[in-house]
Amino acid sequence: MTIHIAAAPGDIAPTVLMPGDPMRAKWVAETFLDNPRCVNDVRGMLGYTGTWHGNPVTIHGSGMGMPSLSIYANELIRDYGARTLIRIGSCGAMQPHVNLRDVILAMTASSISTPSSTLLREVNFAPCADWGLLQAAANAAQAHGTTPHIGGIWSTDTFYDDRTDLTDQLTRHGTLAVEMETAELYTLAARHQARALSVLTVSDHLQTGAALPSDQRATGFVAMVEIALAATFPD
Ligand SMILES: O=P(O)(O)O[C@H]1O[C@H](CO)[C@@H](O)[C@H]1O
Ligand SMILES: O=c1cc[nH]c(=O)[nH]1
Repeated sequence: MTIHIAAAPGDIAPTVLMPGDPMRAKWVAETFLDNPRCVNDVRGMLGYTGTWHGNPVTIHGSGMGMPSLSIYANELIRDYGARTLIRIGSCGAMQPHVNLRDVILAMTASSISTPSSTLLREVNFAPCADWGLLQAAANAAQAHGTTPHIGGIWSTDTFYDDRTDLTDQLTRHGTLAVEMETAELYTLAARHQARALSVLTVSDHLQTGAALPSDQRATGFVAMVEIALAATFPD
């Protein structure tokens, strides 16, 4: 038991899928896992453990933004022994060829800062996905019949962002999409010799203004979850 997670020792699997939204955690656990049981509800941040094709898996919310994700990922890795962390999140498309509901595999994530910046100080650390997981997710997507976009994303601290000049420059440099957690997840995984990957679904488009309703962000991203699970436990 930690400050933010009430699970007993052994209640968290070595593999953890992390959506930002706790209601997405509940939906994923109840839809995809066998015998899911709730192992955390502190502050309404839901965590479930069950099995997928016989493999133990935990689905645990991260909350929104890097400070929130940092709390849960630190406790999951350091106190509960999580070794593989896959973010399953929504994101906003930043390129014209990226469409609503497309799946993105984040190779790397730019940021202005992360909670780890105080540690890394003057270094512009380059957070990157675990190659084995990224390769497995690309293969799983192909087997699924889904063509993912694979490349860099933007982990921002500000959902309501008035610095459109920054978005323009990042778009110009090929950044696929914006979300709010991956740069810190990858940095923490590197620090603790864990494996991490973000598998994202496009929920809205920064250029067209198109957007999915919030219920679909909570319970609509089936392909993303199937690809994340298949990547974690390849045949
Ligand atoms: O849908 P989730 O996983 O929460 O991800 C995205 O949605 C939230 C913003 O609405 C941020 O957490 C962002 O990263
Ligand atoms: O952080 C996010 C997530 C989804 N869509 C956005 O525009 N930003």
